[in-house]
Amino acid sequence: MRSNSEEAEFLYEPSILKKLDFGKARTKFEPKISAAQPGAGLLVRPLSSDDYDKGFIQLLSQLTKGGDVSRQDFLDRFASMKRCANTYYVTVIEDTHLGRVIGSATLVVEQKFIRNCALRGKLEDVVVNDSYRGKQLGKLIISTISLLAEELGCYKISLDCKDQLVPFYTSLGYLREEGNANSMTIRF
Ligand SMILES: CC(=O)SCCNC(=O)CCNC(=O)[C@H](O)C(C)(C)COP(=O)(O)OP(=O)(O)OC[C@H]1O[C@@H](n2cnc3c(N)ncnc32)[C@H](O)[C@@H]1OP(=O)(O)O
Repeated sequence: MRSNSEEAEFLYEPSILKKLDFGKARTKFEPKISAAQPGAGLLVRPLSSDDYDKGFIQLLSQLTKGGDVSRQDFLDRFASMKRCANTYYVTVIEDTHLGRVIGSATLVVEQKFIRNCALRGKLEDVVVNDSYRGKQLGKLIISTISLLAEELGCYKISLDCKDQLVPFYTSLGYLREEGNANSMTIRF
C-alpha cells in the first residue's frame, strides 16, 4: 500500500476506488468522469502520508479553521487514523501536473451493534480548491464517497451542512427525511 513517493503510504487500499460503479451514482456527469477516470491531470486516491507537502492542510483551511497543523501533527493524526482500521477514508483529488491536493472529502464508517452489527457512513469535510470549483469535482468527490460507503456495506450515509448547501446535496441524492432531519450540537 505504498503511494508514489518511496516512503509514503496511503491511508487505505487505493484499489477499492477503481471498483466503484459510477453507473450507480445519483447524479449525472457531463462530460462523464469517475473516480477511475477523473479527467486529464487529475487523480482520485486515498490520502497519502506525503500530502502535507501537497497542500492538504491549506486546502482544508478553505473549509474551516485549519489551525496551525505541523508536519508532525499531520503524520501523528494520519497514523492514528490508520490504526483505526476500516474507519477513516479520507479521499482526495490531486492535480498531478502540479502535485497539489485540490479536493478532499472523508467517509467515516461507524461500527454499530444495532441492525445486526451494521455499518453507518458519515460524509465529512468536503472541499474543492476555489480555483477548481464549478468543474464537477465537488460532485465527483462526494459521489466517490457515497459509492465507497455502499461498496463497504454501509446501510446509509448522512451528513451535516449549512442551509445554503441543501440544494447541492439534494442534487447528489441526499434527502431530508421527514421527521428525522435534525442535527443537534453542543460546542465546547
Ligand atoms: C458535509 C460537508 O463537508 S459540508 C461542507 C461543504 N464544503 C464547503 O462548503 C467548502 C467550500 N465549498 C467548496 O469547497 C465547494 O464549493 C463545494 C465542495 C461545495 C462544491 O464544489 P464544486 O467543485 O464547485 O462543485 P461542482 O462543480 O461539482 O458543482 C456541482 C453543482 O453544484 C452547484 N453548487 C456548487 N456549490 C454550491 C453551493 N455552495 N450552493 C449551491 N449549489 C452549489 C454548482 O452550481 C453545480 O451546479 P450545476 O451542476 O447545476 O452547474
